[in-house]
Parts: sequence; C-alpha cells; structure tokens
Amino acid sequence: MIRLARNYGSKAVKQDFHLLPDFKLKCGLEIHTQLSTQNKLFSHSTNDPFASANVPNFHTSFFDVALPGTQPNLNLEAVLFAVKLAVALKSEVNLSSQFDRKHYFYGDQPLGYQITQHYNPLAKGGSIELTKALDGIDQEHIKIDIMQLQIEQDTGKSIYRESEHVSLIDLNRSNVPLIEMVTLPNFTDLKQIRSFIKKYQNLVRHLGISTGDLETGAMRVDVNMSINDYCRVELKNLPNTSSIMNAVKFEYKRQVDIIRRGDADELLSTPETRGWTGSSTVKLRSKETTIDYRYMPDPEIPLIELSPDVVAGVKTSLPVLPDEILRRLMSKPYFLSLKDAKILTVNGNGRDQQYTQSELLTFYLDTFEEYLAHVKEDINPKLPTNWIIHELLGNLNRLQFPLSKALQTLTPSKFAELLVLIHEGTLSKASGKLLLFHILEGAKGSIDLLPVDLSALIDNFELNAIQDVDPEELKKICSDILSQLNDPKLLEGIITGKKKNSLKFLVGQGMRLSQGRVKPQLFEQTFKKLLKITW
Ligand SMILES: Nc1ncnc2c1ncn2[C@@H]1O[C@H](COP(=O)(O)OP(=O)(O)OP(=O)(O)O)[C@@H](O)[C@H]1O
Ligand SMILES: [Mg+2]
Ligand SMILES: [Mg+2]
Repeated sequence: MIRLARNYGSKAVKQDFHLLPDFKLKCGLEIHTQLSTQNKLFSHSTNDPFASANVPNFHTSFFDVALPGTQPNLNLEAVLFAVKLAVALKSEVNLSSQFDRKHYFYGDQPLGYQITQHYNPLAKGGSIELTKALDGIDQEHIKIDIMQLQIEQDTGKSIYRESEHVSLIDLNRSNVPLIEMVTLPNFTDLKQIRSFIKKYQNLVRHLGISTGDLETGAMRVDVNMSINDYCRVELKNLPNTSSIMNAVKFEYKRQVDIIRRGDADELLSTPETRGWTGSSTVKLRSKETTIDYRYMPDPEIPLIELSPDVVAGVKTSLPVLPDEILRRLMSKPYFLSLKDAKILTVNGNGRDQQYTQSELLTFYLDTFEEYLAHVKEDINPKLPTNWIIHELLGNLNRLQFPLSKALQTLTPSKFAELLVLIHEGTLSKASGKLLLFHILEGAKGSIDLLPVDLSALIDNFELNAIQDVDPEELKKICSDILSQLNDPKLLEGIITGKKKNSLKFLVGQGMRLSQGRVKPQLFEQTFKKLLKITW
C-alpha cells in the first residue's frame, strides 16, 4: 500500500470551472469516520487519537500493538454508534453481521491485516436527501443512495523524517473505531458533493458519534469519479473540503483531455487510485495490480447479533434530525431565515466557538417560549433571533466567555425579560446593548453566578426609557440640534425630501444627547413638525 504524506496546503490556482455537457460526471463517495467512543474498537485502551499526538504510542494495549497471543474484544459502544448512524440514514440494519480480515502488510498495521466488514456489513441501503431550499444545490431535490455502512479499525500512523532517514510509527490511532460509509455513484456535480459532505459531517456531529473534523482526519473522504462511463478513478488523501473540490476539478479536466485526445481506451479502461498533491492528482496504483487482500471471516470475533428491540430502541431515542429542526425553525412561530436557522443547527468543530449547537438551540427555544408567553399575539420573531444570534453570540465571542456559564446568570427567563423590556419600549435598543455587555462582562469575572436582577440594574444605571417625555423639552433639544447644525444644504435636502435618509442623522444626534433613553420615533416626529416636513 502506497501512501502520500498529507498535504494540508492546497495550492491549486483558482480558475473558472464548468462541467461540459458532453462529458458527464459520475461520482460516488467513500467516507471513513472515526467514532468518538471512550475506548478503542477491540481493546480497552482510551480512544484518543489526537490529544496526545506529542506522546506517541501512549494509548495502546497489547492488542493494539499486535502482541502475539492477544485477542480482540468488541466494544459495544462502537456498535451502538454505528446503529445510530444507520438508523438516521434509514439504512437497513443487518441483525447478524460479521468481521473479516483484510490482509496487507504495512508498518503501521502490525497485525498484518485490518479487521473490517467485507462479506456481511452492519447495514445496507439508506439515503441522504439534498434540496435546493436547505442545501443550496442546483436541482430542487435529489437523493443520494447509500450502499452500505461497515465498522472497521483504523491503522496506526507512519511519520517520515526524510532528513534523518527514519520512518516512525505511532500506534495511538491503531484500532480506533471507524465507520466506512459508501454511496452509490449518484453525484453529477460538485455542489452536490460539497453539500453531501457538509450534511454528513453535521449529522455525525449532531448524533454525537464523531467530531467529524476533516482537518484532523477524524473524517476522510475518498472520491470515486468517472466520465461518460469510462472506468472510475478513486481519489485519496484529500485533507479538507477545498482539496476535495480542487482534486475533483483537476481530475475532471484531466479525464476530459484524455477522452478528447482519443486516449481513453488506453488510459481510462482500468480503474486506478490517485492521490492529491495539493495541486494535481498523481497515480498511486492501478486497481488491476491491487494486492489480493485474501479476505476471510475473522475466527476470533463472534457475529454481531442484534435483537430487533435494540434497533427499535435506537430509533425511538434518536434526536430530531437537523433537516427537521431547520424546517421547524423556518416556520411559525419562529420564521427564521435559512442562514439564522443554520447558525442554530449546523455544528461547528466546537474548538473555536463559545457554545455547542444543542446548548444554543435549547437556549433559543426556551427563551423564545418565555418571550412568547409574555407578548402573546404581539410577537416580533426577529427580536429573539437578533438578540441571541447576533448580540449575545457576538458578545460571547468578544469576551471569550462560554454560553454554558453565561446562562447561569442570564437564564432563558431573564433573557426573555430583557427582550420583553425592549419589546415594550421600556428599554431602548442602545440601553439593552449596554446592559447585555455589562452583565456578561461582570459574569465573566465572577465565580458564583446567580440569575441577574434586571430591574435593579436598570434603576442603578438609570437606563429606563423615558416614557413621558415632555414635548416642550423634546422640542427644545431638537431646536438646539438644528441651530447648531450649520448645514443649510443638508436641511434643504431633508425638507424637500431629496435626502430623506439624512433625517436619521438628526435623530441620531437626539439619541446621543438623550443617551438612548428616548424613542427614535419621537425625535423623528418632533423634527418633522419643527421643519414642517410634509413627506
Ligand atoms: N462508474 C463509476 N463512477 C464513479 N464512481 C463509481 C463508479 N462505480 C462505482 N463507483 C463508486 O466507487 C465506490 C466503490 O467503493 P467500494 O468501497 O465499494 O469499493 P473499493 O473502492 O474498491 O474498495 P476500498 O474500500 O478498498 O477502497 C463507491 O462509492 C461507488 O459509488
Ligand atoms: Mg475505495
Ligand atoms: Mg471502500
């Protein structure tokens, strides 16, 4: 088995890319996903392939290093994770599946074979739907069929230090559980491939069975592609989405050139495996010369026998899936835009954000419910969205403060109280923003966090919007602003209606003077009266 060193920098030059009508693309994906179980697939060592990258061979047992006489012991958590995924993909779970040995020799595979499922995998069939509305593909709706899901073990890692002429072996990754998911060759363009990968990644994160990160290798995508029914080429070593897309584009152009030159019968008549260097695909091996893996059932591992109850139990305990959540969030009473709904449902990699998706979604739904209970019919669905997705998250990122801590003081009911105050005009937007930042900043420095007392804070800072503004006083403020303006052109533009927007500038001055405690509409009305504006 030949492997290329991982290439993280993709140097491919950006150019226009189009599929050509006479050269029909057909693609199928094989995706390997590491399961985030506590332990490894066939041993009791901790499953921690990355955290300890600086301590090689730390998370290893006698079995992981293939000491003679050691035997595999199947981790049921991995089977449960695989069943979860199978059920979410509507695959048919095989109630009796088996493990097989796939033989090949490589330094980071000390057993001399990989334990996988070849003859009788865990699940078959199933599909993922992609739509224009939710996934942004060009077609209204397509279905990508899944061939099968199989459980297998990951290999160790080889590290090549060319300057020192040494190859190092790290077995921390050896025997980490993987699921290989194979699709039918249903993909016909690049957007479909990109959307599918995103959707599958979000699904495994949503189910809590994998980190789904491409960059760390927790999720690895091989693309099989062919044009006009010539033989398929399999692309491997694709470390991130842009490599996947660039490799497909490069390979498409390469195959089109071969067909145009009339060389396809010679060069595209046998399947081959190619790697991605960062700027081009290179041949690793042809499938003709593929070594014979001598597959055989593993005699040391009993069949995985599942009772129908287990599958049924997983089905009933499965969380609501992301597409369904998106659809709910985009309809009554939430009416979120697709973009905002995705902020609440698309799981990031969890390392650079201050919340998990489920924390955020729960916070949003709970706050929304309390807000709705207060305002009833008079609801403004944009208010919770803007204040949670934009204001709250913006502040958490700025302060590097996790949502889980923030909500000890800003509970959903407190946050809803804040929204109601803004909704009713008791608190202006500007004061609301100040208050929110102040609460979060204070909470960050505190150890014991109690639910915040909003009314006390509002009184303390005199943030209450002035409800009964004296019209005379308002008139005076507005006249002062006008007399200090000294810009007749601007005034003329406003009065004639040629520069309607400039009225906002005047209102802004009023808001500044009143420290945001007077409603902007009141300033607008007063200015209009003073300037005798009729538009
Ligand atoms: N004509 C074709 N054009 C493009 N893709 C194809 C074509 N025929 C099959 N494929 C895709 O090739 C992939 C085959 O994967 P599978 O795991 O079954 O076999 P493999 O690649 O030979 O095995 P391995 O797991 O050892 O790589 C599937 O994703 C399938 O959709
Ligand atoms: Mg393959
Ligand atoms: Mg495969």
